[in-house]
Amino acid sequence: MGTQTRKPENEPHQPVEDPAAFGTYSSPPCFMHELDPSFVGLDGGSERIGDPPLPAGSLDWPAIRQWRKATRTQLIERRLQIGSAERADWSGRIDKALAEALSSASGKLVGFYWPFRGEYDARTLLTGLRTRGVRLALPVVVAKAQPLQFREWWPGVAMSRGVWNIPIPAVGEPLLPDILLAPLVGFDVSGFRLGYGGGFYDRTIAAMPSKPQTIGVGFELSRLDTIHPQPHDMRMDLIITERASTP
Ligand SMILES: Nc1nc2c(c(=O)[nH]1)N(C=O)[C@@H](CNc1ccc(C(=O)N[C@@H](CCC(=O)O)C(=O)O)cc1)CN2
Ligand SMILES: Nc1ncnc2c1ncn2[C@@H]1O[C@H](COP(=O)(O)OP(=O)(O)OP(=O)(O)O)[C@@H](O)[C@H]1O
Repeated sequence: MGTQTRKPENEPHQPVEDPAAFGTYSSPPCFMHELDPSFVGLDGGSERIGDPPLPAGSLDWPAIRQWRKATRTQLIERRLQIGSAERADWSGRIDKALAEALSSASGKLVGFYWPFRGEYDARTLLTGLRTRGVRLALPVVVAKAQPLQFREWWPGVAMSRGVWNIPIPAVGEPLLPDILLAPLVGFDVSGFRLGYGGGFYDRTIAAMPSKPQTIGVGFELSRLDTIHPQPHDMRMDLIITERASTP
């Protein structure tokens, strides 16, 4: 398939652009405002993510949960350190692979996300696909430990702020996406993903009356040997990174 192989955001951390006006920008937003200054200028370290290692013989859920927490922190830090040139290059490659994956999505509702903490930004690509009849929806956290709801989004729709200050459509009936893009904090070769640990995507997919096509999107630096999958973890149908699209 070509290039395919397979702490809460508080008030001071406002996204740079006016969410309602998205679509009028010619380049992706800068993430510098989200960087903790201590991350800037640190070495790009090539040590393998996945430290601290899971102690052998401690594969019970409490140990795995602790490992996930530490691993998420490392992976998010690493993602925030991506330089702008690399980010642009990698994002372009992901755009291409994602466009291919969505080539038959006309008439479908695609659940995406308003990027934060250095997540891959699918907004430009997806906004462009609207001309081909692709409809878009954004997730809304209605309550902790509950599935996400999705509300339709288009450029100019009235927005408000949800948890972590993430922009959400201000109003809209709950919709069920046919295709669900899930941001990757981490992922493994089997298609399992790590998110922020809220269980929102796992619960959302589990609760949907018919399973959507699930596409995990993110950067290679999020790759792990295994996330130590648990019964509640939902496997992605497809994982897209700048290097690979699996399966
Ligand atoms: N861009 C983007 N939007 C998204 C998500 C995402 O992963 N990326 N989400 C994907 O889910 C939802 C937001 N996820 C959230 C996950 C956790 C918490 C939260 O309050 N976490 C608590 C700790 C929770 C715990 O550990 O029990 C906190 O940070 O204080 C908020 C939102 C919806 N929007
Ligand atoms: N369908 C479900 N029903 C009940 N609890 C669930 C369900 N899915 C996940 N959980 C719980 O939510 C928590 C999610 O932890 P996990 O490490 O899998 O989060 P995550 O995959 O990083 O989060 P997210 O799905 O938001 O990206 C776990 O405690 C898990 O037991």
